[in-house]
This record gives sequence, C-alpha cells and structure tokens, in this order.
Amino acid sequence: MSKKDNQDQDDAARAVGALGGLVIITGFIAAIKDWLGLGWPATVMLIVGVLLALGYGIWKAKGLIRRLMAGDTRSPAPPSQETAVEPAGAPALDVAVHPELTEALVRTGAIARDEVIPLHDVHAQEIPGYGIRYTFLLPKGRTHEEVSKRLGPIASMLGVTRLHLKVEASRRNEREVTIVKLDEPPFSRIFEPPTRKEIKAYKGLALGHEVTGELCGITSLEKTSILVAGMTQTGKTTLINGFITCLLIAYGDEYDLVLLDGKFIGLAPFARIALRYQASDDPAVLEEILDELLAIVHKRYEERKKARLERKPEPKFRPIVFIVDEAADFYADNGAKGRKEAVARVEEKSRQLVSKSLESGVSVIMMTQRPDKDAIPVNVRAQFQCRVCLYVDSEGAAKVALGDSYFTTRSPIHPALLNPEIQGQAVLFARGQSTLIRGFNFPETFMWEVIDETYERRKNRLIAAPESPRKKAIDLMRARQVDFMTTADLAEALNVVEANPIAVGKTVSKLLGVAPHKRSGGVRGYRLADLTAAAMSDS
Ligand SMILES: Nc1ncnc2c1ncn2[C@@H]1O[C@H](COP(=O)(O)OP(=O)(O)OP(=O)(O)O)[C@@H](O)[C@H]1O
Repeated sequence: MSKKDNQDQDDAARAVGALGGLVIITGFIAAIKDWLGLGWPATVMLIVGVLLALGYGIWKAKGLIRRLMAGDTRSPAPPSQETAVEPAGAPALDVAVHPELTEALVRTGAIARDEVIPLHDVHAQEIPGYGIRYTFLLPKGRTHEEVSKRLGPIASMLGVTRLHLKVEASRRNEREVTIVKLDEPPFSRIFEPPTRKEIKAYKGLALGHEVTGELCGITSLEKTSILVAGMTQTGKTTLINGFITCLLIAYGDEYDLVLLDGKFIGLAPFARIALRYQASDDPAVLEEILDELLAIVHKRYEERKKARLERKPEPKFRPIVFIVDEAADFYADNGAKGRKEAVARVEEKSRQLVSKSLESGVSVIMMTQRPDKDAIPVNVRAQFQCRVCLYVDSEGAAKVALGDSYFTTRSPIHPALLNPEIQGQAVLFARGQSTLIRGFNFPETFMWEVIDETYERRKNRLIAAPESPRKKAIDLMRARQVDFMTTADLAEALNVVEANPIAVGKTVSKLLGVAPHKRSGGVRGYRLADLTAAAMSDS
C-alpha cells in the first residue's frame, strides 16, 4: 500500500471519529434539554455557564491550597488602585502589588510569573531633582543577584537606560534590593567640585561624584593600585589631577609622590611637591625609577621580615604613590636598537613592583589612552585590583581596562555606553563592584593653592631639619644657583676622600640618600630637585 493510500485512510478514520463525537455531544445536550424542558439556545448557554463557573472554582481552590502550603495566613489585602493594574503574565493574587516593579521583574525573569513584589514590601523615596529610590524585598528564595544581573532589560522595562539605574545590595538581607532610577541621563547636570571640608570628611580618598552627587572613591591607597584607561580626551588626566588634589587635602604630608609624566604636561602641576618628577616616554627612565622603587620595596620587606623574626610590631612606612601618565608608550617596541630588550626589562620590573609593592607602602597608578591588548602587558595590568575606565568604544577595550571577566561580574556597566561628550565619566570597578562616577574638574587656581600650601609646609620642615650632608648639598647648590652638581664636586664639598671613583660615588650617594642622575653625555651627579624632594619627605 502506498504512503498516499495510508494518509487517505487516516483522514477518513478521523472524520468518522469526529462525527461520532459530535453525535454523542448533541445527544448529551438533547438529553439535558428534554430533562429540563428548555429550548436549544437556553440549554447550550446554561451548559457553557456551568463549565466556566467550575473552571473558576477549581482555580480559586488551587490558589488557596498553594497559600496554605506556603504558610501564608494573611487575610487578603483591601483592594486598592494598585491591584487594578495586573502585571502581564502574573496571576491575580489577593495582595496589593507594586505594578511597575512586579512587571519589570517578571518580564525580565528576575522573579517567576507567579511571584509578585507586594506593595507593602516596597519603600519608594523621591530623590529631589534626581529621581526615585526603591528599596524592596524580593520573594522568598530570590536574591539581589537576580536583579543585578538583569539591569539592562529591567531598565528597558522601566523606560530608561542601564545608565539611569543604580543598584545596591543590602548587607542585612539577601532579598533586599535598592534601585535608584534617575529621571535624566547621568551627569546631565554639573556637580560643583567638593570643598576642602567635604574632601576631609569623606571616609577614604575621593575620585569623583556618584550619579546622585555623593562623593565616591577608594577606602584608602594602602594596598591599592589603580589602572585608569579611556580613549583620548575622555578626562583621565583631569580625574587623576583631582584625585591628587584630594590626596593632598585629606592627607597633606603623609604621602610621597613619584611622577612619571609620559604626556610631558599632564602631571606637571605637581612637579614641585613630588619626591621625583620626570617628563619622559623613554623606557630607560621608567626602568631607573622602577629600580629605585624596587630597592625601597626590598629594603622595607627586609625590615618587615626582621620585625617578624624579632616579634616586634609591623614597621610603619611612609607611603609612596607612583603615578605614570600614558604608560603604554613605555612598553611599545618602536624597532629602535636595544628597545626590545629594554621593553622586556621594564615589563618584568613593572610586574614585580605592582605585585609586591603594596605590602611595603608603594601604590602604583597607571593611566593609558590605548586600552588595547598589547598596550600595557597583560601580566602587568592583571596586578591592578582597582580599575577606572572612562569612555572606550568597544567591548575588547573595556575588557582590557576592567579585566577579562568584567562582564560576568555583578551589575557591570558597559563603558561604551557612557556619553563621550560628558568628559570625566568613568566606571569605577573595585572589590567586585561597579559604580558610575564623574571625576572632579577643580579650577586651576584651587589646585595651585593646594600645591603651594603643601610646598610651604614641606619647605618649613626642611628649614627646621637638623644639619645633614643633604642639607649642606642643597644650600651649596642654592648658593651657587645651579640645579645640578657632579658627583666629584659634591664629594669635594662633603669631604669625601676615596682613591677609587666608584667608592666615591657610593659614599656620596649614601650620604645624600638619593640615587645619582645621569645627564646626557654620561656625566653623573645630583639634581637640586631630587635632593629637596627627598629632604622634604624625610624631614
Ligand atoms: N570632570 C570633568 N568635567 C568637565 N570637563 C572635564 C572633566 N574631565 C575632563 N574634562 C575636560 O576634558 C578635556 C580632556 O581632559 P583630559 O586631558 O583630562 O583627558 P585625557 O583623557 O587625559 O586626554 P588625553 O588622553 O588625550 O591626554 C579637558 O578639556 C578637560 O578640561
């Protein structure tokens, strides 16, 4: 028998079956009609009505049994305007629900279709001029993670963008979530830079404003290194200048700055108060500074070890902040002779410094406008625990800046969504948490004022400092009005008499407590700036 013959027989059997069913139903209705003595239309309507009522009764009974099994003995809430708006897809439970939140969470899968956000579990608070803050409880068994990882779709349900939303988890309860919904895109209005009082009152070191205007930053620089990335002209240098200004206001003389200005101008305002300031993009200069800092780290490590062995308290070290502007240039092999080897050396030494320095009070901040894979070697950038990413135009660049696994973290913010027209906007990613901030843009006069005050304070400490070879060298250079003296001249002035020039160099360097500087032409000596910076930070 062919396939077609089989098909024809199946169709015929189905038609006969349907006819049989129709005859039985008609017979059944006719029997009821005769029994009740009604006409045909009335009998059909009566049967349909009975079936609908039965369906409703079964659905009601099911809801009651489910509530009793869940241990919910609350009496149904009084009907309110809120219950009138049923979230799409959610069953009508006898509790007043928050329609907007319930619908957004159900539709995005943060809660199930038969779950709701009861109105009595929502606290909505107006933030004048900004938007609204909802603090609410998720249904039992749900956690804030369900909301955090769906912020994009939730924003879409609430009729805004991801950047309009800020989510906070509770420290008290897994089910408690706070969502701030902004009326306008973030940073549509300009925030005034913070005052000295506000900076000092902030618990930690402020990096910028949050979307609602509060200060935001890092808890402390101790054990923190920061990678700042963003495309050109997005506001990296301004953000870090603001950060240094806050550091000087909040901690005054408690920190030393070592600045390597790869952009030749970005960090220049702070040159006068830095322990060391250099404007260069030469890997050899970075290597020299890395050697100096690694020596300090090593020395401090030995001191800590000794204290441990002798069961003495952990020694306190004066913190050093090493900031490199436009770091990528130092790791670029431009094909020049010896460059490849120099780059390989600075790469390894940078990795060592960033990974080992924190315990010894040396923090590293690197900035780059080229967040591409090879710009800052992965084994160096992987060491930064705190990341700041300004506008970048791709996911790849965002991953370089914020880490490869950034988009699997809780509530990530895609930096490509930031408005590049609003400079200084950045995603601050620290301790697994993302916060949208905008760096401070202090007026130059304010920054200069803070720098000059710091300089005066340090100078006064220097004047009051006891006589030392370094102080003598500084006085001599100032008297002669020179900014550099050779090792040989200083040896004479300090009465260093040794037969061997290498031994002379070592003794002078030890007396001055500063590494010598090599001028073009290979002449070794000491710069007034390095000596004063070292004296200011010591005294
Ligand atoms: N928070 C801010 N508020 C207002 N303007 C800002 C802010 N941050 C930066 N700008 C402005 O944006 C411009 C670029 O800033 P900046 O030089 O800091 O960017 P950058 O990322 O370091 O640039 P590049 O990498 O090209 O050197 C400057 O004109 C600066 O005044």
